[in-house]
Amino acid sequence: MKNYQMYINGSWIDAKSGATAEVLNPSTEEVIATVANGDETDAELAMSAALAAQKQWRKLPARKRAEKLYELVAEIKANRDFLAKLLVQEQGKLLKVARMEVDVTCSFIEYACEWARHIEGDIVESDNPDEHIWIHKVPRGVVVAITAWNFPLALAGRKIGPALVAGNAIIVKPTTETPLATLELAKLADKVGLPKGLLNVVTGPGRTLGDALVRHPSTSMISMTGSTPAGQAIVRAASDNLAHVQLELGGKAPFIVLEDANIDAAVDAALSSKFDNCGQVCTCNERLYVHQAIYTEFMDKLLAKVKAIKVGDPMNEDSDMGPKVSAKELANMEAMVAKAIEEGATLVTGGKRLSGEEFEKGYWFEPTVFTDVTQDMSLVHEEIFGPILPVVKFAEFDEVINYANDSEYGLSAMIFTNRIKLVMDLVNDLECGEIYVNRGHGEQHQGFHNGYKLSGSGGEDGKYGFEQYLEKKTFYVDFSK
Ligand SMILES: NC(=O)C1=CN([C@@H]2O[C@H](COP(=O)(O)OP(=O)(O)OC[C@H]3O[C@@H](n4cnc5c(N)ncnc54)[C@H](OP(=O)(O)O)[C@@H]3O)[C@@H](O)[C@H]2O)C=CC1
Ligand SMILES: O=C(O)[C@@H](O)[C@@H]1OC[C@H](O)[C@H]1O
Repeated sequence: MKNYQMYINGSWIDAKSGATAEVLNPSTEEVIATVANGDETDAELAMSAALAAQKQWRKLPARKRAEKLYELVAEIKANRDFLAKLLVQEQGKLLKVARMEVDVTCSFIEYACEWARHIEGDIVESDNPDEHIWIHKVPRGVVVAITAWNFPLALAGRKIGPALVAGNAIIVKPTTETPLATLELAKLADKVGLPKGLLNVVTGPGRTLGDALVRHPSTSMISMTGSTPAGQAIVRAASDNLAHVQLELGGKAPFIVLEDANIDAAVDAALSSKFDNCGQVCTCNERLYVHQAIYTEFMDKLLAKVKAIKVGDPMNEDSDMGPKVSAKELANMEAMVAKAIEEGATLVTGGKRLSGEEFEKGYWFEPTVFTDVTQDMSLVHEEIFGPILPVVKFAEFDEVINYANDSEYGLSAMIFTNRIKLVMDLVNDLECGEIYVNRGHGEQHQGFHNGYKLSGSGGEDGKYGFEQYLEKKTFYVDFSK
């Protein structure tokens, strides 16, 4: 079993307290590693290192910064299989999905590097003669990145890339559930000679170590991916120093199938957008709305495919779905099923832990579908973040858009229809930041991953995500004398 230390100022060190935490394999419940369980003392060490490193790093031309990150990408690619297998062990995702995650980590960083020659300010005409107004784009300073467990490596790359290309330093705090691949990323950064202190990876509980980083007076920006309650706690904590906060939080994406939809395409998209990564994707199909006119055909086809999902060892290429990430998450699924039944929904498939010799250990849950679900039920409003799908039948377009907007969340939505006028009406009518039309979920780096309402604040990716790692500085230059 491996014992990981924290990576601070280019060195591997234990938590000052000496405390450690165990990392479990969700497929077997075996302890696969221990990590340092850091606290505010370690946060201070990381912050001192990051502040010092950033002063030098910001002086480098952005292109030079990007060249260093391209070297890191090359190392990640050279270790693709090792990193993918580690992700399977710590998070339980399918090996093929883990390989995709490593690839996406690289493309997140490569996309950020493309901005190195596009950091652009403004020269603005002054009202005064012989005067220029210059608006410069400058790095913020030290970025604290806090990540979730569902795509731990990709979420780290999504923040490390833009933060460093823009000239900041960064302290990454992965979740206690899945810190290993992120720690291995630090090893690769060290190997390519990223300046000491520029990237620091600290491990420990969010409510203590994470909170200390968020509250630190030298923290210029916090970029966090995780649950809404944690995001709200971070905003409160960051308010003392008014650090810039970028939040990617919970989702409750409606998947809407209108009567003119391509049914087979909609079935495949509804299936993959629900059960990808065991339903643990922020943009997952969290509630399925099917028009009454096509309901029977659609549901017959969908249920046949759900029942054919092969749950099994995520290392096996023929498995379709792995386990939930933790015992706590597994218990959440059981509680949601019990509540749905109590509220009157009809369980048509799944609904419980898997049984059998290969499932004696691990956090395995059946792909589950409920029908006869009504808009008032808990499954339609609470984030599931797992392999449970509530299905609501509807009759009118206006009705289903009201249902879709009837949510505290507003991250993403999916809709299948060829009525382009209805689609264009969604620009105004649908309260969410990311809409997929006639396809399943899956954002791209040049888009903008942007949560409305309790799904986040600030958004991430693309031009608007990169810009958040830069501050503006305005000069009024009077050259009349
Ligand atoms: N919008 C998006 O792009 C995504 C959203 N999510 C959301 O994340 C959730 C699942 O991930 P999960 O990891 O359980 O989310 P959590 O909110 O539990 O944790 C996310 C991160 O925040 C840290 N954290 C928790 N509380 C605080 C705090 N008060 N101060 C500082 N840091 C804190 C956690 O640390 P630790 O747990 O180590 O203590 C962890 O590193 C789901 O709700 C999902 O919707 C997930 C992925 C993407
Ligand atoms: O955060 C999520 O769950 C998604 O944004 C996910 O994270 C990395 C992948 O590229 C996205 O699908």
